[in-house]
Formats: sequence, structure tokens, C-alpha cells
Amino acid sequence: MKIETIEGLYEIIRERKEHYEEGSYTCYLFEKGLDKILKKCGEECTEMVIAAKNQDRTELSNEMSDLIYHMLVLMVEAGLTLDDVGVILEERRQKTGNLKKFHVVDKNS
Ligand SMILES: N=c1c2ncn([C@@H]3O[C@H](COP(=O)(O)OP(=O)(O)OP(=O)(O)O)[C@@H](O)[C@H]3O)c2ncn1[C@@H]1O[C@H](COP(=O)(O)O)[C@@H](O)[C@H]1O
Repeated sequence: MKIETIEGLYEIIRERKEHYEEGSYTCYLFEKGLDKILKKCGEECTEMVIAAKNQDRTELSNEMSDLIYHMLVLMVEAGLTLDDVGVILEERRQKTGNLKKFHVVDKNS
């Protein structure tokens, strides 16, 4: 996935938040509000999990795309920029060997 694809989609979504566009699904989500956006994020996440469980690569790619789109809508609704998340990912990229920080390793498992 190219970063420009994400940036371009985020930009379109941000524009939809500022300017109403007839027939726009994104505008429909913003009009419905936060609860609707969160519901869609939950739905798409669940559909992604089911697609992965069913080992359906095409469906998994589709559901991941749906989830990414709805996450970007949530980011715009919440006032987050791509950089807000990017900075955290970049900080984490500098750190390797994170296993012990987050998990107590059970030698029996
Ligand atoms: N990437 C997406 C995208 N991914 C998923 N979806 C929509 O998300 C919905 C998910 O399908 P569902 O069956 O779960 O939902 P639904 O029954 O259609 O609608 P709900 O009433 O459940 O919300 C579909 O209507 C898809 O069209 C998207 N809608 C828009 N975009 C992009 O957003 C940009 C702006 O689109 P508009 O706002 O429509 O102009 C465009 O460049 C599009 O590429």
C-alpha cells in the first residue's frame, strides 16, 4: 500500500467534512455523527476478523480497505491528523526487541 493512497483518501475525507457533497457516503457518515462512525468501525473490524478466520484473501483485502476508510473518517471526526498517528508509529519503529516490555513470557506456552 502506498502512503500517497492513504494521504489522498484522508484529504478527500477532510474535504468532505468541510464541504457537503451530494451523494457522498462520507458526508452521510459525518451527518449521522460519531456513534454511526464508531458503529461502522466496529462492524468493519468484525467483518475483517471473519474474513481472516475464513482464510478468504479477497474478502480480507476488501474488509481491511473498508476498515482503513472508516478509521480515516474517525480520525477526521476526532480531529486527528495522519501525523498524530505517524509520529507514534515512527517512535515505535526506532525500538526493537519489545517483547519483554509488553508480555511476561510464559516458558510453558
Ligand atoms: N474508500 C471508500 C469507502 N470504503 C467503503 N466505503 C463505503 O462504506 C460502505 C460500507 O458498506 P456497508 O454495506 O457496511 O454499509 P452500507 O449499507 O452501504 O451503509 P450503512 O447505512 O450501513 O452505513 C459502503 O457504502 C461503501 O461504499 C467507502 N466510501 C467511500 N470511500 C472513498 O471515499 C471517497 C469519497 O467518497 P464519497 O464520500 O462517497 O464521495 C472516495 O474517494 C471513495 O473512494
